[in-house]
Formats: sequence, structure tokens, C-alpha cells
Amino acid sequence: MVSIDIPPHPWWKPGLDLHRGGDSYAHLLSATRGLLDAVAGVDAPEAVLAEVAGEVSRIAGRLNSYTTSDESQIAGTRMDLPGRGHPLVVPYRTTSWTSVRMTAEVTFTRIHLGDGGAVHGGVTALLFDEVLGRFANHGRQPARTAFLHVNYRRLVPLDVDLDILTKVDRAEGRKLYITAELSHDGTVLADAEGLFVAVSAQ
Ligand SMILES: CCCCCCCCCCCC(=O)SCCNC(=O)CCNC(=O)[C@H](O)C(C)(C)COP(=O)(O)OP(=O)(O)OC[C@H]1O[C@@H](n2cnc3c(N)ncnc32)[C@H](O)[C@@H]1OP(=O)(O)O
Repeated sequence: MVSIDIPPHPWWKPGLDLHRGGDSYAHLLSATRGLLDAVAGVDAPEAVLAEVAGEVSRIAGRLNSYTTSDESQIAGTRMDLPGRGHPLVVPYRTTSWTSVRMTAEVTFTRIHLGDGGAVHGGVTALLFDEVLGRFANHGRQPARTAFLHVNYRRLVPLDVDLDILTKVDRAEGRKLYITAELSHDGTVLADAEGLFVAVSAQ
């Protein structure tokens, strides 16, 4: 994993431990992503599915007894893990960061499949909102997505390492326009433009 210096998010409380859960949380997240891929691709006998469903429910119940407030949860704050360590976020890996340019890598897996062997378009939009939104926030005033325009240029494949390039296009007062490209071997598969409007810190 590449270690880079990313500025703090403006809503983070001072002293927030960004390594809560340690390696154990990283393993839990990785295992959970593996489970989602397995469920997305499964065609097993009903008896097997029933048995696994029981096991998964038991495990969820065990974790539910430790549910905390959204300010205290680990998910989304582990910047050292793919996708900020959040199980819903596509597991991209940030590889470089300046105030105007960010690069990252991403590999989509079975859970992200839409149809025809390609990534679901909503998942691509989720990736762009996350990557642009994260870039719009860290080291700047807090900002929210006002719009996100996605161009789907080519089918996006699974199980292939893809590149993400994100840049600040322009700033106009509270408005920050950011663009991003998702590409494979230099071919742009999808690109996006987002408007992020700065708001007061909460
Ligand atoms: C641990 C944590 C890690 C954190 C890491 C985080 C990474 C993930 C981040 C994900 C980011 C998100 O998904 S955020 C969630 C999705 N977004 C939302 O829910 C936002 C909901 N909408 C809003 O809250 C609001 O509409 C705002 C904040 C966007 C804007 O409201 P406002 O502040 O009152 O501003 P307003 O006066 O309306 O507009 C200001 C200027 O922007 C323009 N403007 C506003 N909306 C638009 C628009 N859709 N299209 C064009 N222009 C627009 C206006 O014309 C105006 O231009 P002018 O007259 O000044 O020229």
C-alpha cells in the first residue's frame, strides 16, 4: 500500500484515531468484501444457502451488539485502507495527492457487476462521487456535491486494474468544479464533472 500524506477532513474531530480497529478491522473489511463477491456470484443448493444465511445472521448479530454512533464508527475513517475502509465505498487506492490533482487505482469485482460482464453504471457514479467528494473536502472547507455529470464512454471491466485521475478544474467563490477520468491502459472508460459547494462546518 502506498503511504501518502492526505490533509484532514474538515469535519473530523481533533484527535480522532484514524487507525481504530487496527489490522483486525482491515481483515474484517476484506472478508466482508469477499463475502459480497461470493454472494453475488453464487448458485448453490438451497440447503447450503439456508445454512450460510444462518451463519451470516449470527455474525451480524454479534457485530450489532457493538453498534456505535456515526461519529464513532470505524467505517469511512480508515484512510489507510481501500475506499476509506467503508464497506459500501468502491475500494479505490489513492496513489498520489496534491491540492489540485489526485491519482488512484481501482479494481472492480463480482459485487460490482451490472450486466454484460461490465460494471453497473450506478457503481461507476458512486466511485466518482466518492473520489471527487473526498478530494473536494480534504484540506479545504467542507463541501457537498451539488451535481455530478458522468459520461459512460466504454464498458468498464471487472478484475482489471484501472486508473483514476482527478483534477480541480476551477473555483468560483464557494463553488469548486472537479473532473475525473477512469481509464485502462490510457483509454478513458468514463469521465465525470462535479460541482461541490462549500458549506459551514457542522
Ligand atoms: C470521515 C469523513 C471522510 C469524508 C470523505 C467524504 C467523501 C465522500 C463525499 C461525498 C460527497 C457527497 O456525496 S455529499 C452528499 C450529496 N449531496 C447532497 O446531499 C447535497 C444536497 N444539497 C445541498 O446541501 C445544497 O443544495 C448545496 C450545499 C449543494 C448548496 O446549497 P447552498 O449552500 O444553500 O448554496 P446555494 O445558494 O443553493 O448555491 C450556491 C451556488 O451554487 C450553485 N448551485 C447550487 N446547486 C447547483 C446545481 N445543482 N447546479 C448548478 N449550480 C448549482 C448556485 O447557483 C449558486 O451559484 P452562485 O449564485 O453563487 O453563482
